[in-house]
Amino acid sequence: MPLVDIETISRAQLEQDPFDHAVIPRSFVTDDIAENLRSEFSDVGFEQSERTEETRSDKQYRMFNRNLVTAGVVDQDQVRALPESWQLLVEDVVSKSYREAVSALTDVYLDQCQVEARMTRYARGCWIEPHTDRPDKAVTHLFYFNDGWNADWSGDLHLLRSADMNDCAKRVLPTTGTSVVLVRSDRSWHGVPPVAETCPVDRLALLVHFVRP
Ligand SMILES: O=C(O)CCC(=O)C(=O)O
Ligand SMILES: [Fe+2]
Repeated sequence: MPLVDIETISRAQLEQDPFDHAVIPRSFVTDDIAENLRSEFSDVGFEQSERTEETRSDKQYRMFNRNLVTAGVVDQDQVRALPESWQLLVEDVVSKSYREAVSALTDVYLDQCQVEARMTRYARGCWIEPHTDRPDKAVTHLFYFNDGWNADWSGDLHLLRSADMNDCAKRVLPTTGTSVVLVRSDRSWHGVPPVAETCPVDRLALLVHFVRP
C-alpha cells in the first residue's frame, strides 16, 4: 500500500498561474501517515550545501541535504538507516504508480526520466534564490513536513512571476502533508527567502525530481 495518495495526486488541480503547478494540501493516504513521517524525519546525515559567491554564474543557496535517490538508483546505505515509514516513502517515489500519477497530473511524459530524491533541512538563514530549475528537471514534487509554520518565519515557498522574489503570485507554507508539483519551464520561477533568525525549528522537506536523461 502506497503512503502517498496516488488518486489525489493524479486528480489534483493543475493551475496555470504563474506557471503550471499544483498545490496538494493532503498528499498522503491518511493524516496519521503524514504525522508519522513528520515525526520520523531524520535529524542526522545531512550535509551543508552552499553557494553564495558574488561572482555568480548559477543560483545562490544555503541548505542541508541528505540524498536518498540519485539518477534513479536508491542509495541503499542511506535508506536502510531510515525508519520504516521513510523506507516505504522512498519505495513510493520510485514506483511506477507514483510516476504515472505525476504524469497524469502534469501531462508531462515521464517514462524516460530518472528519479532523484533528497531530504532537505533549512536552518535559520537558509534559502534558495529565485530560479526555474535546470532544464532537464522535467517535473519537481516538493513534500513538506513541518508541524505548522508561522508566516513571520519567512522561508516559505514563493511561486514567482519573474526572477524577483517580491514578484510573488503564490506562497505555500511548508506544513505536513502539503506538497507542490512544479512543471519546469522558462517561466517556472520560484524561490525560498531566508528562514528568519527568530524561527525555532528547521524547515523540513523531501524533494523529488523527474530528470530527463
Ligand atoms: O524547498 C523548496 O520549497 C524549494 C526548493 C527548490 O526549489 C530547489 O531545491 O530547487
Ligand atoms: Fe527549485
